Amino acid sequence: MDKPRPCGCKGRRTCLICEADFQILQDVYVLDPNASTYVFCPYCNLCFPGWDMNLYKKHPNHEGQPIKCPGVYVHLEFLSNEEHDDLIESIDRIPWDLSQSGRRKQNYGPKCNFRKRKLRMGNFSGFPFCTKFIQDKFLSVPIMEGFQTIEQCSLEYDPKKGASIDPHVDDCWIWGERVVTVNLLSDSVLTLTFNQKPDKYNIDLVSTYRRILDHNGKFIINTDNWDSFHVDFIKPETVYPIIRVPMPRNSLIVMYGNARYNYEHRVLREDITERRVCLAYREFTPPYLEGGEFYEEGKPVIQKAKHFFETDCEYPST
Ligand SMILES: O=C(O)CCC(=O)C(=O)O
Ligand SMILES: [Fe+2]
Repeated sequence: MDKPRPCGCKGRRTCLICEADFQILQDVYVLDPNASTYVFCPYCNLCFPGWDMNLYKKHPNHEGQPIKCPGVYVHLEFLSNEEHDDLIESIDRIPWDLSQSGRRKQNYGPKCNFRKRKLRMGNFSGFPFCTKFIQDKFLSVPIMEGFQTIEQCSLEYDPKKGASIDPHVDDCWIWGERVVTVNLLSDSVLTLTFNQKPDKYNIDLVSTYRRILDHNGKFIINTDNWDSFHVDFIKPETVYPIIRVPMPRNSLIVMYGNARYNYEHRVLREDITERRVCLAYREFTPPYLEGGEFYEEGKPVIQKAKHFFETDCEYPST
């Protein structure tokens, strides 16, 4: 195993600190220069040609021919400014752990070995009470129906460290169809590029699951009408468009279906211009939920995940 550098980065992941201290270059995942780029508009759920996330603010006066990108949901102003400010203050009273690529994190969830597909409780004991109201607010968002948070992770992106996150698909063995973030402090962008590696991320398991949402984000967990939508429509000669998903402060983003499984997502260094914090939420895949093959393993985690604990750090950690 690679040893982390003092900044927290390991292997090919870097930040501005280790790039300067160890004279290494950022290993940039180059975006295909032949791919056209589109910006998702949360008002019309269509993507219009362009790069700048603020293009969505032109709504309804968009320019150019739009395309669809099923599987993206952006709920603007999910939090009020007051909720936002209280939340940030409480989160910053909890110590942050170093992470990679210039990020820091506060992680709450079971220990998962994605390679061995092994789940352990570890020291998971629920979530900080100051974040409970967010999970309560999920209940009023139709696309979040039945969502039981199993992992919650606060992520901090600091522009002084050149923070970013490399292209990836969130693991598909344990993390369910909806990948959710709540965005704080500053606007940013999620950049989606077509996933050319269908053998990674445990994506092979996806076609064995019941779908949770249909292509329009409608909750359908109680039927087993899974229509396969991935892998077989990857054509090597095709240049798939790059989709830029705006993540304004206070918004809730849900990725599912096509965007969740057919695309990798990343946050580019250039898209972090001010301190940004997001809260990432994950649910279990169907086999770990009630009625699933591994429910006996999932059940104690689901029970722990219903608990919220008081955090009593007196001093802000930043
Ligand atoms: O910062 C974000 O919005 C994305 C985070 C992410 O992709 C992840 O934690 O898996
Ligand atoms: Fe992710």
